[in-house]
Amino acid sequence: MPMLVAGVDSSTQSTKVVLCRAEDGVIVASASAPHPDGTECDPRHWWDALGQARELLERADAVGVAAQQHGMVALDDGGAVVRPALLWNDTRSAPQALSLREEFGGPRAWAERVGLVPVASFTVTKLRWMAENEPENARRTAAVLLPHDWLTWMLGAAEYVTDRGDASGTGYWSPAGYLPDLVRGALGHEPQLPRVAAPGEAVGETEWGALLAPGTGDNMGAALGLGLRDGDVVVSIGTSGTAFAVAEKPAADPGGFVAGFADATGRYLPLVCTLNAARVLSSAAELIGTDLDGLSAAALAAEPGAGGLTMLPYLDGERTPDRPDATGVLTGLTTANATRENLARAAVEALLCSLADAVDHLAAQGVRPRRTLLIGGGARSEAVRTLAPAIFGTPVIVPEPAEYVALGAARQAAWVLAGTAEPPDWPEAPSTHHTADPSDASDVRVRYAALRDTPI
Ligand SMILES: Nc1ncnc2c1ncn2[C@@H]1O[C@H](COP(=O)(O)OP(=O)(O)O)[C@@H](O)[C@H]1O
Ligand SMILES: O=C(CO)[C@@H](O)[C@H](O)COP(=O)(O)O
Repeated sequence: MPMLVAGVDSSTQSTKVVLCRAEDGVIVASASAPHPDGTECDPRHWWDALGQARELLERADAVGVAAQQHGMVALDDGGAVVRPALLWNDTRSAPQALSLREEFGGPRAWAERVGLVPVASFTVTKLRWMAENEPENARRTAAVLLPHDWLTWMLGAAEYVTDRGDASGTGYWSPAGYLPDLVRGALGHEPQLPRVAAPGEAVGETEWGALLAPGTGDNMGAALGLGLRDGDVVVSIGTSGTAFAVAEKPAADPGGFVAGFADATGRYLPLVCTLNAARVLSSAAELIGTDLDGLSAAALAAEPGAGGLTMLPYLDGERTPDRPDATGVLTGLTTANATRENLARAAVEALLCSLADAVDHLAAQGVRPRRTLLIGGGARSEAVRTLAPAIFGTPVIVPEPAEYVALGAARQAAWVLAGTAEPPDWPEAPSTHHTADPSDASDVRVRYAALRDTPI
């Protein structure tokens, strides 16, 4: 019997689980279950969603959990959840992000010390929001975990434990360790924080005797699942849009566009994240009364440039650029161009322009992309795959659709099982290559940048 490993992706909208052969990552079974909508969530919902895959999990010899980054899971001294977790896409702590920035020396000091400049997504700002708005909950908070830490603990970790990848998104961790003055400054006291496990360390055992991997944040999981190499830039279109690459040194961007995260292997993962990604497509589909395939077909039926329509896709506020109160904008509408095809095209172009900006921010921090890999639910859209090379200005590689975050968590579990210094080599996923159609060359990005930079 081959050894089996399970990888979990507990992301914003759902839980996905893959069961793989430890030796080569071949998937033998998979499962998924939805999470409730919203920007705060009782962690029990994640546990219940994971419970739906229990039979599959129990076949595994080792388990790894990757999950949405930054969510604040506040626990009391008995380990009970104090309030629903505030998620990465909850913007209520935007004012607290601004105060923390100023109180601790300004953006440059944050970038140099912590690797990021506070915005509402990061855990540290959520702690401050709770201290200011729910002082009784803050007082009862004895420990603060991230979503993957909590799930790993629920599965049987020997103690509260995290990994350096997810810890790097809290806003109170640096490669030298936790920064207690920042946690205290945000929450008003120092809660217990999870121990940061070494990459590849076993952190406990499940009830059925499987080894537990340290787990990680979902983007770090995707990097492991794809086996990222130098020169690879990933653009992921999930609930969030992210662009990231592996690096040997931490990033420090005082502009706050690039977060200097760590990865799950001991290296770094400079990353740009947007709040508006796949849902831009589903909202546009709803607007024109179709489904996602219908949106794609409509977008491909329109001319490049959407007949002069330009959209800013900041539907739910935006994180990059830092505009927590922004809304979406559509300009250039005339009786001549007011068609469902142009509206669909404008939405796809807007999403891709926002992600092309993200890749430019990475490049400004020294990342030199040789290959752009497109993953996430949004990469299933034919229109996205077709338009991406022209808007990114590079050929685009689309690995075959798969749950790369869950695969990365499974690879981490295989690593723990092997007890080796490096993760096992799993074969690279087959992919399709997309190049730009010269007829798609238009001034889409120029018009988008002009709208983005127009004060509204
Ligand atoms: N064919 C498709 N075209 C466009 N979007 C899609 C398609 N299939 C799935 N999606 C979108 O992908 C998103 C889920 O992607 P995923 O990467 O799993 O996100 P997350 O990890 O944040 O849950 C959903 O918003 C869904 O609407
Ligand atoms: O906040 C970030 C990265 O900094 C997001 O990427 C979250 O980690 C949520 O991811 P998805 O649910 O979109 O995968």
